[in-house]
Amino acid sequence: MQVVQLNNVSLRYDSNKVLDEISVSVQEGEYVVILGASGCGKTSLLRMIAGLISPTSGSIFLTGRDVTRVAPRHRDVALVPQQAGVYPHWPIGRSIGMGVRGRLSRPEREQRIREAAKMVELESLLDRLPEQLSGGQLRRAAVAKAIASRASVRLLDEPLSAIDANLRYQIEKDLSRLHQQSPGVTIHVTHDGGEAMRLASRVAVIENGKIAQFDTPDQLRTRPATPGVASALGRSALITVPVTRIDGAWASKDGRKVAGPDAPTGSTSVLGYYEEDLKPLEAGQAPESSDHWIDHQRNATVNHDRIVWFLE
Ligand SMILES: Nc1ncnc2c1ncn2[C@@H]1O[C@H](COP(=O)(O)OP(=O)(O)OP(=O)(O)O)[C@@H](O)[C@H]1O
Repeated sequence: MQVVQLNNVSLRYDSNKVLDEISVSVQEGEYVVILGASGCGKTSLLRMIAGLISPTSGSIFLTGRDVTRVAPRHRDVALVPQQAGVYPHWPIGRSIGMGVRGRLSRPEREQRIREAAKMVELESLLDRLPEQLSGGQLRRAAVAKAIASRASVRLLDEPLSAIDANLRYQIEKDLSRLHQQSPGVTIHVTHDGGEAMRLASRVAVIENGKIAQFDTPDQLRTRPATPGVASALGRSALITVPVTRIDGAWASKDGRKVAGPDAPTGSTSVLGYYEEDLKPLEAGQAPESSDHWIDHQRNATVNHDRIVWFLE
């Protein structure tokens, strides 16, 4: 079942076009990560799904219902915002309770809060004020609020930023587990490629206002659609070389030839490789070879099987 569907959604802030005709469909059970550089429109996309802002054009469907003009409280969504997500002057148990929807008796409501808090291991801290919690615990409380809502669309805006590495891995595991235990979908925004690849069933990479690729982590790793996608995955720096197809090989501007995928003569393409795959050029090593490409600028070589081809 399609839980979230965006049809040709565009967003402008005055004359600034941030998102351009985005179409995405998220199926029941999927953990989708939206990956992109700072300022590319990730938060705006989540806020449109939550109903906090309206698209300039296009439509949004949640579980088959057109909600483009429906108020946030009438959508089956829970948003964990980038900042806070809990109220500064309330014990966190009360904030988590604000996520609970529907008419429940007081004991039922408290039970829902306790269950959500237990899932993120905050059960014993429900009476504490936010200022009495660590950054990681605060994030967990905000996630508990989304869990307590039982919304079928959970929207997490950079839930792991500003958390130290050890705790990040722990919370990543928690997020995966919580997702598996809850029906619906999770949509998680980040600019950290590693985080995206570890958590997602599919990753949507935003580039220049469009979805450059929406694919499984495995497909992204082995067949990134553009150099921008390959860079966003966050391995070491991606080095690119424009090439043209001539006489059954690819030639760089300085006339060096390299074997690669077949294409008609005259086609242009880009080959790319990660800095981490470079090996120092050894003295006396053959200048050109069918199994490696030489990067003269860096005095290093890269094996052909490490080269990623971006065919146009
Ligand atoms: N209310 C607003 N009015 C005008 N411009 C805005 C508004 N909100 C966001 N923008 C602009 O829209 C663009 C996208 O912002 P958004 O917060 O969606 O990006 P992001 O990908 O989530 O960024 P980050 O990773 O830095 O949080 C940015 O250029 C931002 O400056």
